[in-house]
Amino acid sequence: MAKVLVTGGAGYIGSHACKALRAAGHTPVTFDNFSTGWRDAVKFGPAEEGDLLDRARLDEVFATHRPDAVMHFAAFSQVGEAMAKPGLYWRNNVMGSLNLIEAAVAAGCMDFVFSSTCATYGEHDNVVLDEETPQQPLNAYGASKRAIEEILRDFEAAHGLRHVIFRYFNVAGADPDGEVGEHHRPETHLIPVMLEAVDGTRPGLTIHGTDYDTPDGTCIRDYVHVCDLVDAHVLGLDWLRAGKPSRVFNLGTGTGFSVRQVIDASRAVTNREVPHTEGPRRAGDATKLVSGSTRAESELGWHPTRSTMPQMIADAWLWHRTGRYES
Ligand SMILES: NC(=O)c1ccc[n+]([C@@H]2O[C@H](COP(=O)([O-])OP(=O)(O)OC[C@H]3O[C@@H](n4cnc5c(N)ncnc54)[C@H](O)[C@@H]3O)[C@@H](O)[C@H]2O)c1
Ligand SMILES: O=c1ccn([C@@H]2O[C@H](COP(=O)(O)OP(=O)(O)O[C@H]3O[C@H](CO)[C@@H](O)[C@H](O)[C@H]3O)[C@@H](O)[C@H]2O)c(=O)[nH]1
Repeated sequence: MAKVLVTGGAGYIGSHACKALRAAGHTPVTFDNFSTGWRDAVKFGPAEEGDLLDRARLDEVFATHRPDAVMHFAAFSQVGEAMAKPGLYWRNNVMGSLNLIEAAVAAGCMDFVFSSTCATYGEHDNVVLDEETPQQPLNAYGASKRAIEEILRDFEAAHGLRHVIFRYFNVAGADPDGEVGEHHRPETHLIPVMLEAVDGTRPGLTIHGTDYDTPDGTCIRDYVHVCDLVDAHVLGLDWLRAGKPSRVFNLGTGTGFSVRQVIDASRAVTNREVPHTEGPRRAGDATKLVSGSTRAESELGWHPTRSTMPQMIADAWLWHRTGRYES
């Protein structure tokens, strides 16, 4: 069983990863600066407060815990914010990751699992997005993640740092036990924003663009349940610990949903209307991002079980009504 340093363990996906690691018998050690994460979300192992930009603090944490592996979730990850503040994204994501990668190598911790994104692919007309698709990101967020992937390749060549890169599609849903869930402040992701509109926490949902070249004019995304996604990470850890080679895996279901289709699916789950208006496009958004790969299934043995749209909305809705972090 492994001790795993989980950066961003107080965030949405990292907290679910800690739960899955603990359930698989591993020990997750959260490293987080709580900039967008929550102390209340750290429930499955110890936490170390610290910033990726603070190399000395990272060295201290590696020396204290001597982790066997790193799972690196900590990042800023909003497309709209990245368009407005690219410096923030290059500094936090790329410089922070470089510090972490150097600290891991210095500590001899050579198994590294990284959260990348399908936003690294950018716009591709009628092309199936698999792991070999050229990466041409449309925004500083995707560009920062592509850069980190390149750093990992260089550090493997020079220092032997073995890595699994997961390129997530859109992550949704929540722990069905209601222990952890999605709580971004401010929230910008489609499904939680939509549920806030449903219960009146916000006046309504604005659809960002209705003139895309898609059947109903709205953007299409591939949504994957956070619990399925973190299960793949546990398999990725096993992969590295079994001595298998560095590898990139898309994590998506291969099914695309337009914004309007997500709204329609929500009505069936909540039995309520989604108050919404139609607005302009959001800068940096690609028209369609849908995975065309089954590599994670065939090579890792990943079997998503909760990634249907009604299940993801139902689990998000349960968390929305019953779960909240205070701090
Ligand atoms: N949510 C999605 O749909 C999605 C899709 C693709 C990729 N990702 C990637 O998954 C990862 C996790 O996303 P999330 O939705 O859980 O985000 P989140 O904001 O909930 O979690 C990120 C965590 O990282 C921490 N953090 C950020 N900068 C830090 C720093 N410099 N030092 C220490 N801690 C820091 C935050 O406090 C937070 O707890 C990110 O790398 C993101 O790019 C997310
Ligand atoms: O109020 C809203 C929020 C979103 N959308 C649309 O819904 C879709 C999904 O948007 P969102 O939930 O914000 O996710 P993305 O911008 O697709 O980005 C997410 O998914 C990416 C992978 O596709 C990750 O890399 C990012 O970290 C993660 O934020 C997009 O077309 C948005 O324009 C709206 O129309 N109105």
